[in-house]
Amino acid sequence: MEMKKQIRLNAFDMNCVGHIQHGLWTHPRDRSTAYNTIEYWQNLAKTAERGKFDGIFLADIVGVYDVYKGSPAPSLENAVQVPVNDPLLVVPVMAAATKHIGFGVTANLTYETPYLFARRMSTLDHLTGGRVGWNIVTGYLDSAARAMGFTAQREHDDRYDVADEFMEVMYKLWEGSWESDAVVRDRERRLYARPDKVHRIQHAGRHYNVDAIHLSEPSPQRTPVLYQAGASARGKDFAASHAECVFLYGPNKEHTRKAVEDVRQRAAKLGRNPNGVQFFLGRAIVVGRTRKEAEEKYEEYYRYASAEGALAHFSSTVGIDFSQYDLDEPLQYQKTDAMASMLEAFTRDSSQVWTLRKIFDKGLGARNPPLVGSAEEVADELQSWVEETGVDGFNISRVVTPETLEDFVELVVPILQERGIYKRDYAEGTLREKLFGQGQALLPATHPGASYRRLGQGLDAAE
Ligand SMILES: Cc1cc2nc3c(=O)[nH]c(=O)nc-3n(C[C@H](O)[C@H](O)[C@H](O)COP(=O)(O)O)c2cc1C
Repeated sequence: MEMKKQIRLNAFDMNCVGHIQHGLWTHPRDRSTAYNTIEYWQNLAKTAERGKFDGIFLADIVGVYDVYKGSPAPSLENAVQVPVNDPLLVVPVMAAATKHIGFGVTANLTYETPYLFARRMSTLDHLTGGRVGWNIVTGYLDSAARAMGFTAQREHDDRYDVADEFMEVMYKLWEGSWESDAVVRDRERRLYARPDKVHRIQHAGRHYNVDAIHLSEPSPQRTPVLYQAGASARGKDFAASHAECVFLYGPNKEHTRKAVEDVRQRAAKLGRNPNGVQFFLGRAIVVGRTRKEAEEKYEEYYRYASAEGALAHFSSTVGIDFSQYDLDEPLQYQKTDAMASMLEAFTRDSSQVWTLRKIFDKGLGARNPPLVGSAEEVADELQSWVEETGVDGFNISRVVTPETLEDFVELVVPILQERGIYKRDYAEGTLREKLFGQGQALLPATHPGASYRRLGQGLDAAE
């Protein structure tokens, strides 16, 4: 019997109080204010692992949202992704409490040095036993640029050019510096690593110069599973080159289907396997035992949502101060250096005319309305998105935490399992193997990063 396509799930979170559904931290049952404790992260990871989630996906932002009203005040008042702690540091904390679940962690490369960042990710890959992924972002905030000594951020497409070069350096360090049989750990010969099998990478480029051996010995996956989340034309080219998983927001099925096809085609043109890229759609879900229960929950949550928080987030996301706008004014496309794809989705790429009121009306303090329904209805809807758009799964954002994740695990997961479209148990292996199959711990041969790998006499040579 042919196995049905398996839905992938990530719990979508961020090391902060207000993530996507703004204002919900004020809900009496919400525990997001405990984000700065170890228990918070371990409980989250354990709940997601109980639900056999593929991963915890952590967003991040460098800089504050200060475009709305020209001030960070609305963001601070509503905890709109500020305060925000470092996402990489909670990964080992969660890994310690779990065995299988993966971690897709966002890091903005613009303000990282390749040499040190490569080591941090290798360290995480070691500590998690090969369960780490990296969501490659380049940032979209001028406030971050100012914080880091620049007057403004680089122009939108230029950021991707820099990112391409950053990735080249990463591949050289992760794949090309240490041969797979460089580490012998031979006590008798007093030989830890063979110097002839550890190579100095020499990169002299437009933006980076690195002349070094990678500091970490090869980790289980070498290159972490690569996620990407930019959706403009240039962003899709970047995804087609590098991404193994793409995170996207689709305003509707048609838009999402096109985005998925587009990236797969671009990847195929570059000689990659188009199915070597998996797509995760961001969704918030409010589920109940019955539709009525879910709707009541939604109405109750709605009372705590913050419209101002949502506007502060959206203003900085697209780089326009919406405090100057009437809520019923049709949204117009304009070029900004922030998240181009987001504005395009609501203007140029939409057959519908959007206003701020329409965008935020049902969104629980966010720009996308949650999926609300009984467990059966939620399962139907998720299944239909997978079948009709080609996405592989979902990044499920928290609404009231941990309640909404617990509800999902308790009510929806068993139905998906019953339908044969969701795993009952984890496969063994690294995150890449769990996503793409046994024996695929490393980047596949058709991925550009693999071309930097130096074959040793050992494992790699057999692949
Ligand atoms: C679904 C989605 C999630 C994103 N998550 C993050 C994030 O966590 N941190 C970040 O700095 N940028 C994030 N971005 C921004 C992108 O990495 C990129 O900088 C931005 O979308 C502009 O590029 P684009 O116009 O190609 O989409 C996200 C973008 C999308 C579409």
